[in-house]
Amino acid sequence: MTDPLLAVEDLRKYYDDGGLFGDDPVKAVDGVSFELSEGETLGLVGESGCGKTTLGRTVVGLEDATDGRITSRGRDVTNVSGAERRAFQQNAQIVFQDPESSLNDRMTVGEIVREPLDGHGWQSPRDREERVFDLLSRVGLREEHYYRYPHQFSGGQLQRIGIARALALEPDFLVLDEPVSALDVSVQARIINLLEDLQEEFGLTYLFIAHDLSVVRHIADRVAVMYLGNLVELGPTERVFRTPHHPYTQSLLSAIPGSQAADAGVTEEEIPLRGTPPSPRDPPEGCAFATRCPAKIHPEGYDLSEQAWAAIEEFRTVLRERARSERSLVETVRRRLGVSDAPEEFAELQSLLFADVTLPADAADVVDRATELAAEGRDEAASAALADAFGSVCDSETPADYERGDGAAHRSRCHRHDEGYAETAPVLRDRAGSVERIRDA
Ligand SMILES: Nc1ncnc2c1ncn2[C@@H]1O[C@H](COP(=O)(O)OP(=O)(O)OP(=O)(O)O)[C@@H](O)[C@H]1O
Repeated sequence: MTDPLLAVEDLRKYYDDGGLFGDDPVKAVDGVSFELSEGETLGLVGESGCGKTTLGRTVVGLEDATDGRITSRGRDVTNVSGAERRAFQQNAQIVFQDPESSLNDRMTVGEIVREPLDGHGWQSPRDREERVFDLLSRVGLREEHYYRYPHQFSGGQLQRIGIARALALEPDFLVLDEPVSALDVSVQARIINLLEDLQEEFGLTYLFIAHDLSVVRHIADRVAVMYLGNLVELGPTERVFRTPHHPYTQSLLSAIPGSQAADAGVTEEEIPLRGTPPSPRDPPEGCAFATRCPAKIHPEGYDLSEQAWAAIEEFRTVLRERARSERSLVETVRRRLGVSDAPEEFAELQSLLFADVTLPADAADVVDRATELAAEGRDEAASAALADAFGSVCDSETPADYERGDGAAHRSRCHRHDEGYAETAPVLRDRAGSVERIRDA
């Protein structure tokens, strides 16, 4: 078997900016592995801030990796320098989301596209000029555009210029970082078609970053779903869209009207996620998705209703977020639950969350104790009491990468894929509605 065009193993990129909040680095990419075969398109999706851009920049060598390995056709290109770096960067280029700000407005279009050729001393000046004319025509621009300035172009044309520039040095691999998100919908389709034509013509390999799932479904052969610096699911595009396995993917897809994921028996209702992602400076221990997971595994030993579990999880998250952000209780609850009349005391929060919930005595004792501790300002002790009683494998262990379906092509990182637990889809169906009930409380 030939070596893949790109192989990424347990890649990490931490930003250590000696931040205001102590010494914890921002774990923008936190242990990502995947391979890219020649000529394929891998779509990369996930919420804003989950690390997509950082991953893209790191795999083309614009950022140094903190840990892990990147190989290109079997050659180690992690953090290389000098001639090796130049050779790799020539081969791996990036197209940015916002062509308006990524292109230098003081240079003519010809100069912009020629710049990488000049920088690499590509052939003779005359050859470079010819190459630029050729590139402009390949991306659907005309010769006279060579002498114009970026401000004279529309967004779609600017993106064509960005693509021409990225192709100048005849790379094999392009990271396309939300290349159409800043464009009008009508223009998006034309740029996507252009990218597909260029891929076919030059045998290019793409890492296509997008938050628009329908664009990814159209263009990608495989799709990787990213959450808080991790790839939680990766597989052939249609398989992931039709039979998503990870609860995060299931939730993302459930938000698309008419999504076919419902055909796979996931659920027809939208699966809402609680709150916002945790800070990448302080990701949860165990599974990165645990604090928002609608399919989180409950520990054994308590027989509680789904509504009770949802209330307990919400209580834990409020405590955790308040302790870490140093926000007031009122503000934390307001942000999470969107209630205008947020409680000022933990006892009130407890009443709000557990209003319609009956807890058995042993569970109620733990919740009461945690409320008392929190009221005394002992948030960590309160969190620990709740974790001791109600924590599960999701809070304490990082899930393995499980193969799904036939062969290794589709994988997902969730403890529920372990034989001992119920799979995600039926659990999500059973729990549908329990998050909303808390919000409406
Ligand atoms: N140079 C930097 N220094 C410190 N933190 C950074 C830096 N660049 C990115 N980050 C942080 O790393 C995390 C991941 O950011 P990144 O831009 O990679 O996410 P993203 O998924 O591409 O988001 P978006 O869709 O909004 O572009 C964020 O918390 C971001 O604030």
